[in-house]
Amino acid sequence: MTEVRITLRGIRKKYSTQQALTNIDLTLERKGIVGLIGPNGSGKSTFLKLIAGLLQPSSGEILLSGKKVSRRSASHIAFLAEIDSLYGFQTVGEAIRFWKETTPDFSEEKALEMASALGVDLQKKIKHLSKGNRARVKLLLTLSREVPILLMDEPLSGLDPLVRQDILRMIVSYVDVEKQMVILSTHEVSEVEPFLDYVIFLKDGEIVLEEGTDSLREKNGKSLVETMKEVLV
Ligand SMILES: Nc1ncnc2c1ncn2[C@@H]1O[C@H](COP(=O)(O)OP(=O)(O)OP(=O)(O)O)[C@@H](O)[C@H]1O
Repeated sequence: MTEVRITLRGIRKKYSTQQALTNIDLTLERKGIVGLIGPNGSGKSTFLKLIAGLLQPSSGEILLSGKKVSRRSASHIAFLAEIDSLYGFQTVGEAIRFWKETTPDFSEEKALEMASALGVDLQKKIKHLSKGNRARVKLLLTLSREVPILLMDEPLSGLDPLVRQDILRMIVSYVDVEKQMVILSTHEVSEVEPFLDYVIFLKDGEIVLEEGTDSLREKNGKSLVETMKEVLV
């Protein structure tokens, strides 16, 4: 697999009247699990959609390992969206087979292993799953893609503590940090803090701080939660 490098140069994004992102300049290379942290409306979803090529910036450019991002970049990126993208009529097993048939980088073996580790019933129809199990299925389908970049928009949002723990456990166990980079957005840091290698704090559409979590803790002598309170107030 090729090296993973994401470069954002002079990125701005405006939706009709709303400025969502301003002056984003950033290079991410071999950063493992990256937390994109900011309050509601700070621009996290917009940031992820731009990298995924699902939105066009108003100005600036985004490069993935030196190549300009486009809709075709989707073949190198797995995107776990906040909205539910599963087909309710399929069973979990059918959904896994469907992804295998339609997604060239999809590992059926990984998906089945994760389904078993999570205790998800392959025979059950998606529409009959609990919210927590739907979230587990969405996650295992995304994590089964062997792509260099995995983007996750609020993967823990609205889920109970047990499901959130399962999701974090799966991300840590199944992401190959040597080859893959994950950017996950959240507005709650305490739970994800132990798993993050790097953080980007977003406020009002701008990056207010980006740094490795270890060096940040060493420098400040504070937890990420405390740092967040300082930089995002
Ligand atoms: N399609 C759109 N049209 C107009 N404004 C939008 C659109 N999408 C987002 N915005 C606005 O852009 C800003 C950034 O939104 P974005 O969804 O990227 O933030 P976020 O940090 O992901 O928020 P949340 O945590 O609430 O999901 C917000 O002010 C939002 O209202």
